[in-house]
Amino acid sequence: MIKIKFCGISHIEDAILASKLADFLGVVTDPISPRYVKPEFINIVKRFVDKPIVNVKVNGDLRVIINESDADYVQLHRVLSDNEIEETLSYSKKFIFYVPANEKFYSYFNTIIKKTNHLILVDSEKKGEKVNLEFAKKLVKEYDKVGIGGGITPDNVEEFLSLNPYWIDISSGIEKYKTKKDQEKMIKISEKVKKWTFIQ
Ligand SMILES: O=C(O)c1ccccc1N[C@@H]1O[C@H](COP(=O)(O)O)[C@@H](O)[C@H]1O
Repeated sequence: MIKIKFCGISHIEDAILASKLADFLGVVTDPISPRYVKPEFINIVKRFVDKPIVNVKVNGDLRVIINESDADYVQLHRVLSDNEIEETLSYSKKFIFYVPANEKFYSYFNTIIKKTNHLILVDSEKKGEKVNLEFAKKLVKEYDKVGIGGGITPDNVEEFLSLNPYWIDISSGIEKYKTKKDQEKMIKISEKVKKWTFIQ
C-alpha cells in the first residue's frame, strides 16, 4: 500500500489520530514555517504515538538538527551542498531529502540516489504550489523510495496515487486552518489510499 505522511502536526490530538491513519508524522521545527513548533514537541509526541516522527527543517546545521530531538527521521527541506550530502553519510540517522520538482534539479536527484539510499521527497519548488507531476512521475520510475508532496488534498489525491509513489506527503490539504488539522480530511485521504490499493 502507498504510505502516507501527514505533516505539520502541532497538536497532540492531531498526532494521535494521524498515528492511526498514517505511516509517518511530520513535525516542522523550522521557524520559517507557520506550523513551527519547538523540537521538544517531537519528544512529547513520541510518548503518545508509535509511528515514526519526521523532524522537518529548512535551515540549520545538520549536526544540530540531528541532535535537537528524538525524531526517527530528519527531512532536510532544502537543496544541500555536495559537502552536506557527504556529511549525511557520516550519521546513522534516517533522512528524507527534498528535491524541488523542476527539471533543473534532476542532476541533484541523481547525486542523491548515487550516494545514499534514503527516502526522497519530490515537492513543489515554492510552498503552496502544486508539484510538477511530470517531473515527479519521472523520479518515481527511477528510484523506489520517492514520495510526492505539494498540493495534495482529499479531492485530488487519486491523481498523485496514480503515479504509484512510495508515499504521499500532505500538510495544508488536511488543515482546518493553519496549524490545526481537519480530522475528517485526514480520514478521507486515508480511506482513499486504502481503497486505491484495493482496486489496483
Ligand atoms: O508544512 C510546512 O509548513 C513546511 C514548511 C517548510 C518546509 C516544508 C514544509 N512542509 C512540507 O511540504 C510538504 C507539502 O506541503 P503541502 O501539503 O503542499 O502543504 C509537506 O508535507 C511537508 O513535507
